[in-house]
Amino acid sequence: MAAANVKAAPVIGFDRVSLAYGERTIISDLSLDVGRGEIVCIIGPSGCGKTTALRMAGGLVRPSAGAVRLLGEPLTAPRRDVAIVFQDYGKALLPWRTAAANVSLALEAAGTPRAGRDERIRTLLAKVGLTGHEDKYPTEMSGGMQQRIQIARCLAQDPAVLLMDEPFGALDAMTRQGLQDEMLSIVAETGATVFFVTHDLEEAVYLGDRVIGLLPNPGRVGIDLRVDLPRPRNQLETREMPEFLRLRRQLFDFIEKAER
Ligand SMILES: Nc1ncnc2c1ncn2[C@@H]1O[C@H](COP(=O)(O)OP(=O)(O)OP(=O)(O)O)[C@@H](O)[C@H]1O
Repeated sequence: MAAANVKAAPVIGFDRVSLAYGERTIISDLSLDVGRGEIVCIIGPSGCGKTTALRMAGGLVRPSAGAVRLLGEPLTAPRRDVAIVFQDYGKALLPWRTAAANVSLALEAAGTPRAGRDERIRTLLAKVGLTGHEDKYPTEMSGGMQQRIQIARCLAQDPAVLLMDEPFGALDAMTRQGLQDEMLSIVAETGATVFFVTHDLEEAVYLGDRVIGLLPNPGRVGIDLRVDLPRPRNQLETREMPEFLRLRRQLFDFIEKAER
């Protein structure tokens, strides 16, 4: 189904994209399409350009050559229907604002009338499992809870696209798995298209409809794997499936060669 969607309407399209900083080419001739509702995970060795590609999909960095398109239109600046979740939730949240007030930021920016905000904030915080924590400050909450606030704030934008840059990288294994599952159920509910950068190859297979591996110097597509694992996924059962193990092995082999 995902492959058919890609042909019908790419939500994110990289068309022969290159990016240079000064003399140095960071990304070269990168072409890839992400279809509506797809979860595409991006892996690759450190410095291969994963975050740069994500920033280009967010309209934060312009390519030196080629085009990045969103729903067919060239991306020239950040858009409200594209939300970015960063790894560093500590920096992303305002410490002097409560959880509710941090989520409110996105509603204020969108011009949501004050009257409807409280109800909407409550709904968004409930969606990420933070009911009862509305009035807490980020420093009073665990890393996992702070990351949930950031996700709720992104959802307040009603994004068609979620760009996630190692969002669970700083969390412990149990918290990470919990948030992976919450993210999957939110995405299933909203139908958002997801571009997810991670270092964790198992996370990529667990979450993705596709996993794209970038090669370094300069960054370009080295592998594009379809993940045909049933949904909803399950932390124990999915990770024990022969297909999961086969894909994981293929990605480990890819990274080993890419790093040589
Ligand atoms: N603003 C910039 N100016 C110059 N070089 C940059 C800039 N941003 C990124 N780079 C370089 O581009 C390359 C790709 O960086 P990027 O952060 O996209 O890689 P990455 O694959 O996300 O790395 P990691 O896995 O370590 O997070 C790196 O060599 C980085 O030093």
